[in-house]
Amino acid sequence: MNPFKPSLARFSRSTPIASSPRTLGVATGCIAGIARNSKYDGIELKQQDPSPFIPDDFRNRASLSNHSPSHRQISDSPFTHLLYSITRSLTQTPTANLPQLTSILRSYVSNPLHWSAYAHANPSKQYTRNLVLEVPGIFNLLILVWTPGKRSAVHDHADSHCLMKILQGELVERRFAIPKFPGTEGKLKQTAKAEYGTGKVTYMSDQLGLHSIANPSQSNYAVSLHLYTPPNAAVRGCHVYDADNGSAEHVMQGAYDSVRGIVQE
Ligand SMILES: N[C@@H](CS(=O)O)C(=O)O
Ligand SMILES: [Fe+2]
Repeated sequence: MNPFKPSLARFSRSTPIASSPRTLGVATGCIAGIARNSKYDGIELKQQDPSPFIPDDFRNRASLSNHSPSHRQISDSPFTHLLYSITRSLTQTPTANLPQLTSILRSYVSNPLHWSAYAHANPSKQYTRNLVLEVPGIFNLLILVWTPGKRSAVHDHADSHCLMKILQGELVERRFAIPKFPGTEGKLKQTAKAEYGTGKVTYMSDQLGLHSIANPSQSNYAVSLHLYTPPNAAVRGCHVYDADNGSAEHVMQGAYDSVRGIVQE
């Protein structure tokens, strides 16, 4: 039902362990273990080299491209360039440059051929959370695949910036005010409702309240790209709210459904 798990549940940033029967193609890279010492949203980070954040396997895949059209398609795709641009932007400035990130996300023209390797669907879930790329302490980038007619629980974003781009289909966002005293003020107060079509880039943070995202289609999956910076919720969880009585519960996010295109068992 809900991809967020109660906080007592084991939190797993799982490593790839299984083959991927339901995702197609080859995933591009992940970045791990990066250290910097500049200040980033309150986190001490080690000094950065302008370019160490491009994962080796991007380069390796580029070298494989002479031999495999599918590898070439992935390593040269505009989606890979998008990953580079996001990584550069977020690792070369001490705080997130939101206008630049918005513009980077806007300029990518979605094509399922670029990202279907990450878009693992699971009709028994409301939506799946598929890790595309992460730089620990800096950001994580996820592809979410929304089951027809399903939605996320109302939640906060653990004091992170969240940028979302619709890659396929449509999504509806409902925003709510954060209750001062959760559970004592009755129903959550809805503050906004918006529909987003393919290509739309939106921004969310705790300053703007809570939200829930829904796939309004009864027949088609929707797919969205989510950039979280810093990746606080992955580390310390977030809060989900009961829309009817306004109560809040701290939850840890469950394991990713896939990591770099590899389905997690
Ligand atoms: N922030 C949610 C998805 S959404 O409803 O914005 C998550 O990461 O699961
Ligand atoms: Fe969200």
